[in-house]
Amino acid sequence: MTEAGAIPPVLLVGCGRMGSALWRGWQAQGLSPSVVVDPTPADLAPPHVKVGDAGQVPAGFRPAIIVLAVKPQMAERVLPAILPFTNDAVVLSIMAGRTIDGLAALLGNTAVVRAMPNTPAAIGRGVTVACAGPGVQLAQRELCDRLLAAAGTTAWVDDEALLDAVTAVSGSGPAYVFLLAELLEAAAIEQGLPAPLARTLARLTVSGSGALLDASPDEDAGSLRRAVTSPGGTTESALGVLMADVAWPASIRAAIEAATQRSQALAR
Ligand SMILES: NC(=O)C1=CN([C@@H]2O[C@H](COP(=O)(O)OP(=O)(O)OC[C@H]3O[C@@H](n4cnc5c(N)ncnc54)[C@H](OP(=O)(O)O)[C@@H]3O)[C@@H](O)[C@H]2O)C=CC1
Ligand SMILES: O=C(O)[C@@H]1CCC=N1
Repeated sequence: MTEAGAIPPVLLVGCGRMGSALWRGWQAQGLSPSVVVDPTPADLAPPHVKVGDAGQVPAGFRPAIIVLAVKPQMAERVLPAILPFTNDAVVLSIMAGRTIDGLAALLGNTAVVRAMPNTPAAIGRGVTVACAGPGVQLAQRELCDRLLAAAGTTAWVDDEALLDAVTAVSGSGPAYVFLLAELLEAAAIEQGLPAPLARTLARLTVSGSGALLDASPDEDAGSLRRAVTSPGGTTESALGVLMADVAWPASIRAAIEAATQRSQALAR
């Protein structure tokens, strides 16, 4: 048993944008990975050991969980290097597309959990969907959930194939929302607003609307949208453009389909 707030030894392999976002979420909860492997890790607070290569992980270190947060294309290079540390550890992979079977084939008998988080994890507002592979024990699944839940909401699925669509919707999703803020800012400038004001309006509109959505669990998004839309008013004019079949409905559908297919294509 570990004391409250403490976690068993964690090996974090890859501390770039998503690995560090998870770490920030853990840190806010008073949790910290024990050893971080990354040639150029994000600058995060101790206590921890940072090494540039799995070969430099302190001999005798016995992680209970190994979090894989390197690029999917790095798996073949990185996984053999962590084999000496797998022992009884569960491997929690957040690599897009990389399948439980594919990882298990590279890791021997190791228990594998595949998960798809997103970057709001850095402020504890992420959402992660996870799938446990064969042989994952209840305690290992609970440990994975504990680390993922420190970074936001978690859900588990039995059907691993669903993770491709999850990746397209929530894994990549923050990028779509940030794109909206970028486009709103650019369009505001085109309409003559000073650049600093355009930036402020775009950012606060996106973040404030997200906060309102979050604070309105009993209202669906369509109802919040209708509350902005006065008959014959300005919003109606804008939505007539955005909601045309060939506009956002088609674009969002095509975008999610493209991302889902890319996740499927990364499968190995
Ligand atoms: N970014 C996101 O929003 C999300 C990403 N993911 C998944 O997370 C994974 C990481 O993505 P992301 O954080 O964006 O990518 P990053 O490139 O930001 O992070 C990967 C990190 O791994 C480091 N690295 C490279 N080689 C090794 C090695 N041999 N051992 C240890 N670390 C190494 C990289 O260092 P260097 O830069 O020096 O090469 C880099 O810091 C991917 O598999 C992605 O599919 C999942 C959900 C969301
Ligand atoms: O773009 C990617 O492939 C990764 C997975 C989800 C978000 N970023």
